[in-house]
Amino acid sequence: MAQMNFGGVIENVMTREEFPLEKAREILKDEVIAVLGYGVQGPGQACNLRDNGFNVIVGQRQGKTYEKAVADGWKPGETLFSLEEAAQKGTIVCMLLSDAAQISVWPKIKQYLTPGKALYFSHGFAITYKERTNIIPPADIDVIMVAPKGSGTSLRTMFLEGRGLNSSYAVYQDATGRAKDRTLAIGIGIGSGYLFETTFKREVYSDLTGERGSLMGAIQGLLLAQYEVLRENGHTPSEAFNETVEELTQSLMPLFAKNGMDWMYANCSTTAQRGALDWMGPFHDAIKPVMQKLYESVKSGNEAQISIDSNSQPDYREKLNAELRALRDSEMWQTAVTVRKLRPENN
Ligand SMILES: NC(=O)C1=CN([C@@H]2O[C@H](COP(=O)(O)OP(=O)(O)OC[C@H]3O[C@@H](n4cnc5c(N)ncnc54)[C@H](O)[C@@H]3O)[C@@H](O)[C@H]2O)C=CC1
Ligand SMILES: CC(=O)[C@](C)(O)C(=O)O
Ligand SMILES: [Mg+2]
Ligand SMILES: [Mg+2]
Repeated sequence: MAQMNFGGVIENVMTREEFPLEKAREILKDEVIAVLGYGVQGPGQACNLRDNGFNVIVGQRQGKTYEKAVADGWKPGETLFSLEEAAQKGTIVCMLLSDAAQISVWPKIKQYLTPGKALYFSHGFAITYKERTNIIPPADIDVIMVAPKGSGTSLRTMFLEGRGLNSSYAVYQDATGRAKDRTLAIGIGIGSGYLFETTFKREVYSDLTGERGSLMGAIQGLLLAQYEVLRENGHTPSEAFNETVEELTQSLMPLFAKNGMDWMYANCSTTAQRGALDWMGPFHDAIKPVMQKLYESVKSGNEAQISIDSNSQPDYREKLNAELRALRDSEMWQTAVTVRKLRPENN
């Protein structure tokens, strides 16, 4: 385990150099990894594991995603089964169903979690909020987690590009004495670039905060607020969009992804630097109370309960899709369609 200095704080990190794929294969050579669910994380993790030479099977209910699994080369009766059959065959059972679906299938799945098996999650949700999910694993199995820090879609595309998305990992219950080895081996197997240590609770608190905050919720709120102010002051959609979103994603975000915020600033005009350094404080101060409120809502279990209640409805997918459609149909994101067409690389 490498000790790495993150801005002055020392943390444990497992890298591919320290934990090569061959070691992961050796540790899991007698295991059958059963990936339950073939939504977003399911395909990414299952296909990466298969390409990396592990014994993987998929469990998926009938329907559109089952057909997707078939199209990806999973063979019914050989490597593709019902959820129950896969849970029975697997020695490492991966809960890659939506967090709400995990609750509904748990009563059918838990009987297959016989002594010595491992129950694997990619989110701390089910265990941390166990009073709400009723997912209480038996004491004689390992309960482990590897949580890729990004979409399952990126996990797969970055793997195919020879890169690796980073993941966090945790052991909640070690019944076999092998839990940590199993965790790290599967973490390397799914194509993690490196693995950093966490707990189930810290993972879910940070994950729910991140996706509601800067990664997804706050970013749309921030961008829309600026777009609206520009539009209300007579700027055209193309100008408002370019100055709010396009320049950010195409020019400036890659710069601070590569070398940090100061380097992005340093590559902008001194006029921009002066203004950004003056305005970052007021934005921070305006947003911080909202972030604090969000974290409290995560910590209290309120965010988990909202997600459980809404995503357990039979028509949850249609309802989510309707809200996504409204976002897509908004002026800002319709402007984006035209702007994307105009990118020379798209012509
Ligand atoms: N989407 C992502 O990229 C990420 C997801 N995660 C975590 O990974 C896990 C899986 O998430 P996603 O891939 O987003 O899940 P998802 O929402 O794409 O659903 C996965 C599968 O659940 C099945 N499913 C839904 N309701 C069901 C039901 N009632 N009975 C049986 N099957 C049902 C669907 O057929 C689908 O194949 C979750 O714990 C999530 O928090 C972690 C990191 C990123
Ligand atoms: C992609 C990811 O890690 C998220 C945003 O937390 C999620 O999809 O739940
Ligand atoms: Mg996440
Ligand atoms: Mg998440």
